[in-house]
Amino acid sequence: MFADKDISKFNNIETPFYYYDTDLLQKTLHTCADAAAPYQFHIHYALKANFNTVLLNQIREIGFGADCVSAGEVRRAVEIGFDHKKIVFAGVGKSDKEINEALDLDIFCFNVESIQELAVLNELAGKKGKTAQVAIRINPNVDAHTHHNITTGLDENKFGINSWDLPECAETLKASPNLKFIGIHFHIGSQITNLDVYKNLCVRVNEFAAWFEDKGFKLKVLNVGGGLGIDYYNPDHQIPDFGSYFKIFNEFLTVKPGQEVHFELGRALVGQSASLITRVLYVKNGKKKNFVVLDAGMTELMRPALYQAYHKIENLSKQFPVDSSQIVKYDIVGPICESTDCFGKEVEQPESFRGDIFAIRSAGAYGEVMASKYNLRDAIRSVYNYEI
Ligand SMILES: Cc1ncc(COP(=O)(O)O)c(C=O)c1O
Ligand SMILES: N[C@@H](CCCC[NH3+])C(=O)O
Repeated sequence: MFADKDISKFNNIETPFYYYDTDLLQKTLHTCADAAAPYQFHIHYALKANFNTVLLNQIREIGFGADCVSAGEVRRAVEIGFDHKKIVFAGVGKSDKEINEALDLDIFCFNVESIQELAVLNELAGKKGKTAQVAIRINPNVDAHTHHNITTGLDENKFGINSWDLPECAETLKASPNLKFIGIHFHIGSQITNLDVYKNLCVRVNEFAAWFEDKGFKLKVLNVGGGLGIDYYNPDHQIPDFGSYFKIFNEFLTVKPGQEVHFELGRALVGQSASLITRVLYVKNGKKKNFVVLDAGMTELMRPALYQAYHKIENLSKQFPVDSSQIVKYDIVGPICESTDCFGKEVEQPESFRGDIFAIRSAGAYGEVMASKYNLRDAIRSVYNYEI
């Protein structure tokens, strides 16, 4: 993304801002689409990772569908022009208002997360004289081996319907005339880098599919969710290994004729395509610690404060290689009134000065969309590679 370390293009732009590399996004999308094509896998992009309209337009153009988790996301997907027959709506707490809106927009499928939600959806669809297509989100109790806070497929997590509730779920489906049951849905967590985890998921999906088929249900869709991770330590490697990822599902998932396999990728598609560009406001050299104070903080990129997530930090104003005598360890912090407003502790950087431009890399997913107004901060802006 910054191979030439040419920052002259950033010099006259007010910081902080998200810098989006849409060329890299294009490359990533094409790599993913090409890797999925031989298996005829369907990709629904998870808007929660980033609902920036410039990105969404590119994602729609490549032919992916949309995985949404609120009526706002469904509305955004429709506005962008995603085919409504490629829009799915998941979420553990869909309100009646949201369900009604999605019914009106004739989306492809509701990924239902509780038996009570099935009953509500059946009732609301009935009032409109509609039939809602549903997939049941099952909690498969598969460990995603990722950060505890972003694991979603264990018994202790709130997501999906637990296996012991499936008999009641099946009865409810049979007794719901306004629902058409089309498949099963899973999502075990995010930032998954150990691909073996997906083999375990496939085994569970096969078991659950067989269970439903034994009960006389036909499954058209096997939706295995998303979660494929990116390499935060080497953002220059940029494009995730979609080939190995899809190969696992091709090998380990039992797919019957006529069945579709759906994926809901978010981070893997957009994560490497943006950096948070920020300037050094102050450098504080203390006895115990040196601090670089940036003009971006947890209000612009929350992941380090929320999950102690690692993002590579680069001082773009310095030419590399830097003499080792000029390397200093800094705590790299933001301006927010919170001690957790820290992008990295004891980070080795070339000696840095007020005005230096820093890039916080791999910020395309769960970055801009998780920004907040805390401390009444100005809204973060976006800048695109083709503009500068
Ligand atoms: C149901 C569902 N699908 C898809 C995703 C996208 O996940 P990721 O960005 O890790 O691919 C998420 C978020 O974790 C999710 O909750
Ligand atoms: N927001 C998280 C991931 C959660 C994904 C949504 N279920 C992150 O920044 O990594």
